[in-house]
Amino acid sequence: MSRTVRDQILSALAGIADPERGRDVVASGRISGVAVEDGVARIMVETTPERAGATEPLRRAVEAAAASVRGVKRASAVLTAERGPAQRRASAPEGAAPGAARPRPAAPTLPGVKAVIAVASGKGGVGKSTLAVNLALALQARGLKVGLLDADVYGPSIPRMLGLSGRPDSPDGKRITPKIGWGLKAMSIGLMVEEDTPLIWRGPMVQGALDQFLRETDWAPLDILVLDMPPGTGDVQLSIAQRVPLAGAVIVSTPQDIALLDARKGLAMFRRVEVPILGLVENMSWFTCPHCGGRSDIFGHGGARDEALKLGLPFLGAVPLDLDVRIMSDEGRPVVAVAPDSEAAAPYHAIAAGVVDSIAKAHREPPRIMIED
Ligand SMILES: Nc1ncnc2c1ncn2[C@@H]1O[C@H](COP(=O)(O)OP(=O)(O)OP(=O)(O)O)[C@@H](O)[C@H]1O
Repeated sequence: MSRTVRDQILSALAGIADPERGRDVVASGRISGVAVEDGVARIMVETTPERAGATEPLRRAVEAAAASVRGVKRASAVLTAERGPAQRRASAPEGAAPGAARPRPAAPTLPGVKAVIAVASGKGGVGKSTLAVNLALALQARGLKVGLLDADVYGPSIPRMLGLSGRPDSPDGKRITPKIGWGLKAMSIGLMVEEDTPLIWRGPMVQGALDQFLRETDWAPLDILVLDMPPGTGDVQLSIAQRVPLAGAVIVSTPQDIALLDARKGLAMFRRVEVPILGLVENMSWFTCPHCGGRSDIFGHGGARDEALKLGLPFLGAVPLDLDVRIMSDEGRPVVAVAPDSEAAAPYHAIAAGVVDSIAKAHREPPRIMIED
């Protein structure tokens, strides 16, 4: 059903002229993505950083045209600036035959960075940043050179979790030297602004900041750059998933049904932009009482494993609710760095091993068939 709505949206957009490119907005390649879910349409409109202001009327026209399509409850169009050739190939080509095989995201285009992976969640507070930090450290413990980019521009928590503060250096005033936290190269909007500065980042501004952090930070050489995504599956997340050269995504959720429901939306989002899902992680899976040693499945342990099985995705592991993990994260002393051989660190090492396997597997397999819902 959504595909029909998507096609109708594309037809409606084909009626909008693109004065700058002299054709309609679809034919001119201006529309780099259309996604419809539960009657909500999200459309990506290509521009350049210099032309963003001038493209605003076109964005509004696209939004209005999409909103007028029957079956669309709400439409939002976002401007996205110039992308690299890998994403250009990976994005949904307008008018492409449904079900046609399309190339998967090509090799990473960040010079000197072998793979960029996203850690994402369908909703906030499920422990995504905690996982991103400890996964990055566990990958590093496997001898890999690892960086961590805090793309959670709304609630950057990586500086606190790695115990970092102060603005990163920029020796030439252009390139940014990442901070080093526990051996990881790290970058976060939280390092660029005071903690009490209200973060009113919207649409293209978020993209601008992230593009800068991604492309103007001296990451190289890295084996893996871990991206801590903003929670949720809205425009910002969709835009990042389309524009960053992702080798794959790890989805984290708690075992609760509602969190899993949100996780499913996360899965759908990455699938839509043809980013391989490296696997699911269940966080806060169970709680072991520090006093009696008794184990409680507070949120109903096992939901993510079942979901992964059902979807044919790798289940990367379960992380228990552990008081030390919380206290150490909040103190800037991540458990995998401070107590790498502890019981609390063990799940992260196992997840890191699974992630490495999944990346290798995802990039060995032939291109997937894009299945649209
Ligand atoms: N396995 C765990 N055991 C105990 N506490 C945890 C665990 N995972 C995360 N936490 C704690 O839960 C809180 C939320 O975690 P975190 O900030 O990583 O979540 P998030 O999904 O990134 O949140 P947000 O969406 O708000 O950025 C933090 O206080 C963190 O220390």
